[in-house]
Amino acid sequence: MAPQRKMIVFPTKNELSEAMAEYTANLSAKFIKEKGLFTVVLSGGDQIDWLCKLVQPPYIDSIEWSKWHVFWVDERVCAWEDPDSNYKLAMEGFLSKVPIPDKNIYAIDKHLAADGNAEHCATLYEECLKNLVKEKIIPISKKTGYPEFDLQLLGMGPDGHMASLFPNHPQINEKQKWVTYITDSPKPPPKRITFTLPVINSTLYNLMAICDKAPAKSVAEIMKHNNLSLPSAHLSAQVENVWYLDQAAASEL
Ligand SMILES: O=C1O[C@H](COP(=O)(O)O)[C@@H](O)[C@H](O)[C@H]1O
Repeated sequence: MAPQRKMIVFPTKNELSEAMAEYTANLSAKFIKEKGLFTVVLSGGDQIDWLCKLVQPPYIDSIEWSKWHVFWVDERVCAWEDPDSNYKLAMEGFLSKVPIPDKNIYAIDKHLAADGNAEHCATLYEECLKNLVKEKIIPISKKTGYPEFDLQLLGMGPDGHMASLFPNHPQINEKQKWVTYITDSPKPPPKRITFTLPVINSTLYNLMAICDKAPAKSVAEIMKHNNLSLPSAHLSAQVENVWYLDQAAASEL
């Protein structure tokens, strides 16, 4: 049985941000102690701003950054230098400020992304995950049969999308592939790659963080009516599925 969705509402974005850092740091310590490494999946969007507390004391000095392995749940198919790139966003706002070895940062293929070939980028990212399974960096979940990441940090758009799984798009039903692609995303840019739902839900700890008024209606649709036409309503996890909201995001509950 998947764990129940947990929800915590924070008075301010700053408090949410502090809690996100504490949650991440605690899991980092737990997994590094248990198995010597920590696999973390990032999103794009506003989330990187909320991770700012991790690059400040006490976390900047206490986290064993060299043991981190970093992935993206979705990525826009564009050059790394493009302002739309989730990699660029994370590099500038977070990853460049902490000593994670470059080899442990698993970005979309630079050249294929710049060429705009979404299908090929998705295939290559899935191959990268499969190689890391062989290298025993990522285990395959005994329960789900899909790769099992330790922590995934997710965000939700006002339309209820998570990763690059959008309402009324067939990608949400993909069960064979680990990574798929989209070329007509309703939110620009149109070409993206994304983990598929079974991979997202095979993660041990999923933390969905949502701030501001714009997504409040979708938050209410999910929390009050479990409206499954919204991709984020399908989020689950193997151990914990926790939703952090600020007051504005929770205002329609
Ligand atoms: O396009 C995207 O949007 C979602 C949500 O972003 P937000 O700024 O509304 O929080 C994000 O999680 C995803 O990674 C990104 O590619």
